[in-house]
Amino acid sequence: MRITVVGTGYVGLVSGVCYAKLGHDVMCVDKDPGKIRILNEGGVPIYEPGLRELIAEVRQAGSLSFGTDLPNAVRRSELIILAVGTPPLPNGEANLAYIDHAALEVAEAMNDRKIIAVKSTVPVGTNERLAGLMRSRSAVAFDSISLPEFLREGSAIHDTLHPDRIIIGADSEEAANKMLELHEPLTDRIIVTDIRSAEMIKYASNAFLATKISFINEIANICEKVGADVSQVAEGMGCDRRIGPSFLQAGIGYGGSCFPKDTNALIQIAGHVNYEFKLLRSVVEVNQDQRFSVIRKLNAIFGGELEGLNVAVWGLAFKPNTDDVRDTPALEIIGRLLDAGAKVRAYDPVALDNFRTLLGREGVTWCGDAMEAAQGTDALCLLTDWPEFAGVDLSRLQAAMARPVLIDGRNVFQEKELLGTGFVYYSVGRPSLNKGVKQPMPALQF
Ligand SMILES: NC(=O)c1ccc[n+]([C@@H]2O[C@H](COP(=O)([O-])OP(=O)(O)OC[C@H]3O[C@@H](n4cnc5c(N)ncnc54)[C@H](O)[C@@H]3O)[C@@H](O)[C@H]2O)c1
Ligand SMILES: O=c1ccn([C@@H]2O[C@H](COP(=O)(O)OP(=O)(O)O[C@H]3O[C@H](CO)[C@@H](O)[C@H](O)[C@H]3O)[C@@H](O)[C@H]2O)c(=O)[nH]1
Repeated sequence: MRITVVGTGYVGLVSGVCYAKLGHDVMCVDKDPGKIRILNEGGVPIYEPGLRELIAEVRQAGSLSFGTDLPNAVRRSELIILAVGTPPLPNGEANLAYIDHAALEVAEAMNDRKIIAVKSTVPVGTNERLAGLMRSRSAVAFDSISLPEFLREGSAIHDTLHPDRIIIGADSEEAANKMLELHEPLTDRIIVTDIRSAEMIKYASNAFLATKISFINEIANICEKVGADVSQVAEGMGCDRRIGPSFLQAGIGYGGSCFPKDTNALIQIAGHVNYEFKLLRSVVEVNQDQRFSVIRKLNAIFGGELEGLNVAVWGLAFKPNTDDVRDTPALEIIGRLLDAGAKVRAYDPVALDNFRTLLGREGVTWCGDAMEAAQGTDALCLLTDWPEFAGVDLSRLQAAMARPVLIDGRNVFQEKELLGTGFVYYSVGRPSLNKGVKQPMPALQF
């Protein structure tokens, strides 16, 4: 099939490359010439494990190209996939300006019947509205498909080539059948729905996963007070097949380009039909508060006085295996530390440059490795569960720090590793591991 993918962000790039891998003739277009130049020079504008190699492999076969010429790409394709961003507006609603613009550009370029599939996450009713918009610009017939995307950053290729399910929202049987044929090599779990239900499946899935995370984080907070261990609780809960083990990892809450934006957008979608989504509002509120559990623990240890404290931060990306820093908890946590007068030494294996640009303020020493960041610090906050942190030599770390205070925001370390060390160690929802000071540490001398 000849396919054009509009937008070369995570979704557009990964899905375009994967369709090419399946033997289709794919053109990925982006309005950003800088991204296209990087791709045409053999680079990749995002960090995603395995993506560079897969692009090189499918480009050798000649079935994948990159460009900025959207009209030409549209004219040669039977299927146009819209995968542009739908970032949040200040009020939490999805900003649909990019997808509206892209749809109009596609409409103006259409020369014969096309299938227009929307992979971007869009509020219920958007596909219908876009179709109306396109019809106002073009007399050429087309079929609308809602094709929500469920890949996760960091495992995007695996998720795309081995999806749990494919959802096809369609109002034309012929177009639905073509989409079924396209995705059959990937899975036999393909569900065809009406367009509005497909749009809702995407938001409901993300909102439910976010709910699981906020739920386990609240359980963790209670565990800290009643002396239970949230890791054991999550394991015990997860064995029940009705609950399932995934997304029960307590920590400093969810971040990223999807959960924060999509939970807020769904609250707005509900609000527009006079429905107050109380549960989801609480999920968002719990998540916001959970980020600051790190600061609360530092305050408890240092008697509420963070001014002048040297704090190491390990991990800036919102999750491991990505350089994406959109809505990463590290942003607000480091912001709070700087506001309180602390000095920060930060390290992340791949997200450091993106984070430095995002933060845009002074007061942080950017470090080239984890031990360099820890050097001479009074406390270390682990914010992203990169695998390299779990393998660190704890005695070397203790020797590098001025005071061995470790706040493990992702429960990376195990009890047995900490036993017998001098660390004051606080994790999330595991009070038996929160050993060390009962009283605040003595005030710092400068
Ligand atoms: N990032 C994820 O993990 C993920 C997963 C599932 C779904 N989604 C959804 O998919 C959509 C895309 O997300 P993303 O993270 O890939 O986006 P992104 O912001 O990383 O990339 C979007 C790209 O679209 C390009 N673009 C915008 N308007 C264009 C136009 N008119 N013509 C050509 N290119 C244009 C931009 O230049 C940019 O490169 C969003 O709706 C998001 O919610 C994202
Ligand atoms: O048990 C868990 C699982 C995740 N997280 C956090 O949740 C956030 C999101 O993680 P994850 O879902 O793995 O990453 P994303 O790439 O944001 O993927 C989500 O968002 C995408 C965009 O909509 C969807 O396509 C995916 O299905 C959905 O998992 C991260 O900050 C994680 O640290 C936890 O705190 N505890």
